[in-house]
Amino acid sequence: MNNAANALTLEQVRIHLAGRPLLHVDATVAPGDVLTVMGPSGSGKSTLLAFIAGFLQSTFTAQGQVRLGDTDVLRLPAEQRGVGLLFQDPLLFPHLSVGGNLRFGLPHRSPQKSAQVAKALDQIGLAGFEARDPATLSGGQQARVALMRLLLSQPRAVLLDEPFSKLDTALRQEMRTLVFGQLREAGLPALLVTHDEDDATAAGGQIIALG
Ligand SMILES: Nc1ncnc2c1ncn2[C@@H]1O[C@H](COP(=O)(O)OP(=O)(O)OP(=O)(O)O)[C@@H](O)[C@H]1O
Repeated sequence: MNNAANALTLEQVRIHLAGRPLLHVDATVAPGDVLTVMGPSGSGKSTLLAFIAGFLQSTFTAQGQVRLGDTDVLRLPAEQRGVGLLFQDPLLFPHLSVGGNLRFGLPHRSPQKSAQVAKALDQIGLAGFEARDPATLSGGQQARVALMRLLLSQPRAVLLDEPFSKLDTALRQEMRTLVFGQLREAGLPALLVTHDEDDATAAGGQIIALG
């Protein structure tokens, strides 16, 4: 586990939509653990992630605390929160190569970018893919590049919004193992939004239900 690892704490988080209560969450996610958030469509799962990451729309009002270790996350602008996001679409930049997408994740001053990119590609079984156009990769390969781009950006916590829902069954199992293994290894606390109970089982952590 990485020494800088910290727990993610959601303390009495309450979100209202147009004056009506939408959700209430009180939970702590230890470094390397995944908290799975389930619940019917419209119960506020994506809204909770938006609140933590810093892009909640003004139609919502929120109360409560979000902390990463001792840091009060809500006081920080979104770009300083150190919260990484992974969605069901890989959202790779189409104008950049695979290597360019991975370099985008690296902090500006990071030394030996090429070596880090090569190592990251090797870790996801895509050694030699650096110059490839992301559009020529399969869905599963793109998902792996998106994961590594996220991890190279050295987030302090990770939010996953149905990250496996577009993958077929075999690939889904492979990605679960890769994603949860990498998060555990990096000692990052994570929230996983999913409708799939097998995702929750593979995540292996606490489960909360909204709605
Ligand atoms: N920008 C917005 N303005 C007003 N209402 C919104 C906005 N975005 C979402 N909502 C509403 O907020 C509620 C929560 O939406 P949210 O997307 O968080 O649910 P969800 O649990 O993630 O749903 P799903 O499983 O379908 O993705 C819903 O009633 C939705 O219609």
